[in-house]
This record gives sequence, C-alpha cells and structure tokens, in this order.
Amino acid sequence: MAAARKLRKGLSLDQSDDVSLEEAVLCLVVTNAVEVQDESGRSLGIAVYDPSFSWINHSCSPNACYRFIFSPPNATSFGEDSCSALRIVPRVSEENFGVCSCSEYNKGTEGYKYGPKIMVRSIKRIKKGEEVCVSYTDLLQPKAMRQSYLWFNHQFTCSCSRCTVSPSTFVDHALEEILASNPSFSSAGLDLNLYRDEANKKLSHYVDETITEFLSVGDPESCCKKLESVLEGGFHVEQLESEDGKSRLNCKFHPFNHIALNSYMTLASAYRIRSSDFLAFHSKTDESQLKAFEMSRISAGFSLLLAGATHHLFCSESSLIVSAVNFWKQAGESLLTIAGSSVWNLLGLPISELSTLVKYKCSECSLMDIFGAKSILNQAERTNFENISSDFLACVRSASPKFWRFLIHGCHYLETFKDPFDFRCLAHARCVAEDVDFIKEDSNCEHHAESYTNARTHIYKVGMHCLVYGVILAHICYGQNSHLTTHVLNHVENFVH
Ligand SMILES: C[S@@+](CC[C@H](N)C(=O)[O-])C[C@H]1O[C@@H](n2cnc3c(N)ncnc32)[C@H](O)[C@@H]1O
Repeated sequence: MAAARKLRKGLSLDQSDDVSLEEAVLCLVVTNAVEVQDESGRSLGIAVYDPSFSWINHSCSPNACYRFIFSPPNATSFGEDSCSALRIVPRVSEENFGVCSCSEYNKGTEGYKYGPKIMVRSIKRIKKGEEVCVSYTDLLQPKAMRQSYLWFNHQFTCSCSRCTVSPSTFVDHALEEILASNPSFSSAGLDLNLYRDEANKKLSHYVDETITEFLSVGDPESCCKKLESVLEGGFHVEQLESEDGKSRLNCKFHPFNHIALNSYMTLASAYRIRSSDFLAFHSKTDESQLKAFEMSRISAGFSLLLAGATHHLFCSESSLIVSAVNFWKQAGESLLTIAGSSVWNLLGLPISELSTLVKYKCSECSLMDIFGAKSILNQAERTNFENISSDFLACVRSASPKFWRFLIHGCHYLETFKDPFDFRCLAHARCVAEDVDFIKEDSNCEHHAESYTNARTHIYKVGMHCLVYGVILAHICYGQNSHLTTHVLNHVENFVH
C-alpha cells in the first residue's frame, strides 16, 4: 500500500484516486496471496510470493503441491523466538516500491529471518509444455463445494478436467454418496439421486454446526454422540408417497461421503481428547486407565477407517496424495500409541512383550525392514511406486481383520465395518464380535492373553506399515528433508529404540 501511494505521488494523481488505488492493491493481494501454515497446519496469515509462485493456476486434479520451509535445516523448534523472527516485515526501496520477493528475503545472512520460503513439487508426471497447477481448495470436497469456495474466494469457475468430465468422476460421485437403508425404498425402484442433494445439504449443515460447536465450546463427548448418532442411525430425508401410503426414506452416509470423512477426522480427534481428559481428571485407577485406553482405541479405529477410505479415493485420483499422507501418518501414530500403551499390563501382557514386538519383520513386503537403512526412500524413487503401494495395502488388509474388532469394541458405528478396508458390506449388517469378547474382566485368563498378544502384534505391524507408507507418500509430496518425513522417521525410530 505504501508503495502504491508512493507511485500515485510520483505520477501526480489526485487524492480522489485513493480508494480505487487502495482497492486495486487489496485485489492484487487477495488474488495472489496464499495462506501460510506452520508445520502442524496452523494458519499464520497470508503472504504474497513472487511471480514464479503466484502465476500458478488452480486445478481440482493438480499435478503439483507446495509447502512452506520455515527454518534452516538444523533448527527444529518453533518457539516464541522463532515466531517473532517470522513476522513479515514490509520493506520499501526506491527500485521496487516495497515489493519484496520471498527469494530476496531468504538471501544471504538474513536468510530465513523474515518469513518462510515456499517450495513447489510435482506429484504427477508433468509432460513438457503441460501447465503446472496446484490446488487452492480442499480436494476432498465434492464439486459443488469446491466450485462455490473458488467462486467466493477467488472469483472464478473452475473448468479443470475433474470439474468438466461427464458423468462425474468416481471420486466426485463417491464424495456425495448416500445409501438408502430402507429396503422398501430400494425395492420401489425410486431414484436416490433425486434426494442426494437435499440430504447432503441438510446433513452437511448439521455436521458442520456440531464440529464448529466442538471447536469453540470444546465438549468432545457431546460431539462424539451427535456425530455417531448421525453416522449410525442415518437420517430421514422426506415423506415419500408410495402405493401403501406415506413411507419415510432413511438414508446413511457412504463412508466415502465427504461428510462421513469429515466426521471420522473429527471423531478421531474428539476421542483422543476424551482419552487424555479422562486420565487428567480421574484418579489413575485400573478402571480409568482402561476407559482412557478404550477411547484411544476408538480414536485409532476412526483414523484407520479414514485412511482406508481416503486411500480408496486416492487410487482413483492421485492428487489426493496430500490428504493420504496426513491420514496414514495419523493412523500409524495412533496405532503405535495403542501398541506401546502400558495398559496391556492390565490385560495380562507385560511391557517386556514390546521388545519381541519390535523385532517383528514382515514376510510379505519390505516395508518393515527399512529402518536402520532409510533405503526405502531411494527405493521409492527407483522402483515402481504402484508395487510398493499394492504390497502395502495387501499387508494391512490381511492384518487388520485380526485386531479390528478388538480396536473398535464399544463403538457401535465402527462395529458396522467388517474391517477398515472392506467397504462392500457397509452399514447394512452389524459385524459385532462373535468369537472373542476381548475386554473381559478376567484378563489373566490364558486364552485372552493369547488373543491380546495377537491383537497387539498386528496393531504394531499395521501401525508401522501405515507410518512407513506415510513417509513414502510424504517423500513424494514434500521431499526427503520435509518436516513430515523427518517427524515420521523420528517417531518410528523412537518407538523401535
Ligand atoms: C495466483 S493467481 C494465478 C495466476 C493468474 N492466472 C495470472 O495469470 O496471474 C490466481 C488467480 O488466477 C485465476 N485462476 C487461477 N486458476 C484458475 C482456473 N483454474 N480457472 C480460471 N481462473 C483461474 C483466478 O483469477 C485467480 O484469482
């Protein structure tokens, strides 16, 4: 703004041009600014980078992504001091009228002092001459929501291949999918498409309100109740005329529906908070430790379901890799927290069992052998990523049913899934544990100890696979030295040693 005023003065424009000039500057900022987020995804404000970044257009199926680099490679903390160094300081000089590019800020001894660098990386093969695009919006939203966000925030209508293809892509269809849980409705041959929009709008509003209330008031228990009751019980769309009078259409979200995905994310964090609150506000009796453990289990269950559902979508739309990184990482961390919990002592498994656990090697894929030599990252570049990906999925798919029921015991909604990767049987049949009731009080019984050992081994195995796979994806999106890659590698190494 200062530069623009100076320019106006230089051009001898009169004061009446003030408003339009200031508007023009604000438009320039709004058009070209990007939200800067710290390493944990917290918004720090907006910044305008130089044209090599701000020339990049949006696509809902982008071939590149970006990240911010905050500190020199050896500085890891983000405390008070580094925060003050992150203030974006305007600089005015005669030549450039105060427009200071990020690359300039990062030069020389002042390097990294005034703001984060931005780095753009390809996430797909880009042919010579092909336009490089990033995403300006959340790619796990259905088309109408993406379009409305882009219109209100950037004033354009996206006409990328994902938005214009007809019929819509599998992912866009899936993100809005609802299921009729009313058999008479399905057999009447009525078209569910007619009700999809109405149902999605109505429920999206309710779920958004619940999540907003949770974020502002911070009552995780009420949030869990509300979200689970919508996910499990479904909802009524409207009264339908049928031959035998009026019948109600009862709908449920498909697990790929964007509202369901959003709810899983919220439920995973609400259960995590409930678990730590429980330990903080109750005396450390065996009972309260088991209760807190139950909440951590369910949180991990939602994380794993979210990762499984997103992976399915990612297989059709590879630009969802950025979401996949976060969800696999989150699922891996929650599972390893469960595997390393001291509560297993109460279930008859001494903590010493952990050392046998970490020696575990996967016979079906190389993912478990990598630590020691961080060669998987180089391997991921050399070998076919699809092979690594399908080996990984085969492993976690075969191991998950061996602990899934243990993990989700006590959560009615999660009990409707046979395992976190099988979306065929869906909400129709409840797959409640029939064989072993894992959480029994007589936990010293040999039979249970054996079941717990198996469950724990498989939780550890799948947790490790998820984290390592998350590292591989993070390596593709953010490069070898990214915060995420380092964070995940440290997490795994801490666990192993
Ligand atoms: C950061 S700028 C991108 C570069 C800009 N196209 C240019 O030529 O300077 C953002 C603006 O570009 C335009 N834009 C970006 N992606 C677009 C797209 N997919 N379709 C239409 N306009 C787009 C919008 O006007 C948006 O506000």
